[in-house]
Amino acid sequence: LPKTHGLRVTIEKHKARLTSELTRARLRRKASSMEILKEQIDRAAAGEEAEIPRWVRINTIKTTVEEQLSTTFKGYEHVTTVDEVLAQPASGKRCRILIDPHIPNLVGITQGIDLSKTEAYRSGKIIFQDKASCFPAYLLDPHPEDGDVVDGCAAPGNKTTHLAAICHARRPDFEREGASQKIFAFEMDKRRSETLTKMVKIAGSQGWTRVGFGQDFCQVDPMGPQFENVGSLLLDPSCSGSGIVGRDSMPELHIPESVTSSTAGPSKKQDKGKGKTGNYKDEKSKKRRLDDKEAAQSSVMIDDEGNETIVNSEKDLESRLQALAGFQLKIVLHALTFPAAKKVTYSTCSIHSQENEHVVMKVLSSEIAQRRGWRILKRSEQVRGMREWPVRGLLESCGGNAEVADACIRSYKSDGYGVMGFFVAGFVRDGSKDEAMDPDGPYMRDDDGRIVRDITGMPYLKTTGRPVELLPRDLTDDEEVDGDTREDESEGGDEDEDEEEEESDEEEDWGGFED
Ligand SMILES: C[S@@+](CC[C@H](N)C(=O)[O-])C[C@H]1O[C@@H](n2cnc3c(N)ncnc32)[C@H](O)[C@@H]1O
Repeated sequence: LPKTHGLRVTIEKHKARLTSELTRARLRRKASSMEILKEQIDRAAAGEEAEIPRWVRINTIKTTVEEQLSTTFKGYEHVTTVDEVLAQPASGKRCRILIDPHIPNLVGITQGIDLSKTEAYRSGKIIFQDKASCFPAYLLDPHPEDGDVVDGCAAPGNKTTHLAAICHARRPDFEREGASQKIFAFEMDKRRSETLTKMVKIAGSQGWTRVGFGQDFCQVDPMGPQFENVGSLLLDPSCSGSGIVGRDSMPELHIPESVTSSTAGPSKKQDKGKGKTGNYKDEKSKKRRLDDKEAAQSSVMIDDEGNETIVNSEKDLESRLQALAGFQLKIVLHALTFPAAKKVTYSTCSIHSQENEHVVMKVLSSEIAQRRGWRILKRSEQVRGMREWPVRGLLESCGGNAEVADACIRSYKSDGYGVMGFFVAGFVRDGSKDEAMDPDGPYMRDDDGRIVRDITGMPYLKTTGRPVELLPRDLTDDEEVDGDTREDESEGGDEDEDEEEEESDEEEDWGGFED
């Protein structure tokens, strides 16, 4: 600030007082130096985020762990525990990196390092994704022989691109023309579909990912010929977002109490007789308690998409959770109807049983699960990293069923494992019950056995109670899917050249997406 600036003049005027207050604050907090005081304040301001490393998934479509360790993370100190990553490196010390023991191709690094300007991030070689958010694709574990994969609720695309990387790593050396494994990624919201499309492209997986742009997964006809090979589905529907880190962390502000206010006090109650200096504090803490109570009674619930809902009471919260659970159940049940499906994962970033174990129990007891032989993917059958993950489902919330509770995978923001609050469970079936499938087929029929149709002739699906929707062109015509993006790129010139140009523009513009 220039010397004559009002703020500077005022600060200079009170410099001695401010300096002595700062020293007192440091001593009160038992910080032996200014450096340590600063660290304490930064940590408190970071809130629960300080308990979580910066998780980075290495996108093996474009790079390898080895390449990233010798470039982007060159010189980082290798550690083996989350606590070691979280410990603040003393000034001048190196940043730390942990190669995750559960999820392949995932690393955790010291918080506060800005990787968003690195070439690796801008070109999609590394993707910021919380460790827990990597559980579903890893648990689904799609192999080429499992057929095509569906991501029913895909934007912004962290799990879609993770699935794409797993499929890419496992693709056979010699593939029959047109027989390669595809990923169908549906996203109902058009704006978020744009983000998804961009992320698929930057991750380099557009060749085998079809984006169902703006498309409601529940309206997709599982009997459609393009889905006959869909063997596994990942469902990560909208949820309360109660496990998201940083949702309720608010930096604490300490405003020094002024001497005059604490002696005179603005409280009318004080004037009415109590009069002692200490009472203002009492009043303040009473008021704070009341404010807290009111805040608890009327809080804003921000879901995983950032939508706000006012929750005035426990009853409000319960009805909101029940509404979400109803929609989540519908999405999973729809996935179970895909004719060739053998594996499904269901996940939320919520910590509420209503959206988690309760949904799992309802899925297991549903008519479709019973009829088609769907069951829980037991812990002993899970991929190693998920089998070994120590935090499991709640027994009580699974009605005392220990096998299901142990099969469910959970995490909590403050459980010491350095991840967000999350839930995932898997469902599998062996297919032997397929013959017992509904002999009347998937469409609703009237009393005379005729298929019920809308005025355009589209049959009503039993699973959704609504007519089948026509698929947008990008899902019905392979050429068109790629064509959609290429069309823009090839406008007015040499296609290849333009494509390359567009690609690099895209990389430059890439701001990236966080989980
Ligand atoms: C939790 S987010 C998904 C996050 C995503 N799996 C990822 O890892 O990046 C849920 C998404 O599902 C979308 N969605 C909700 N209901 C849907 C439906 N019936 N069909 C398709 N998308 C849906 C929402 O718009 C939202 O973008």
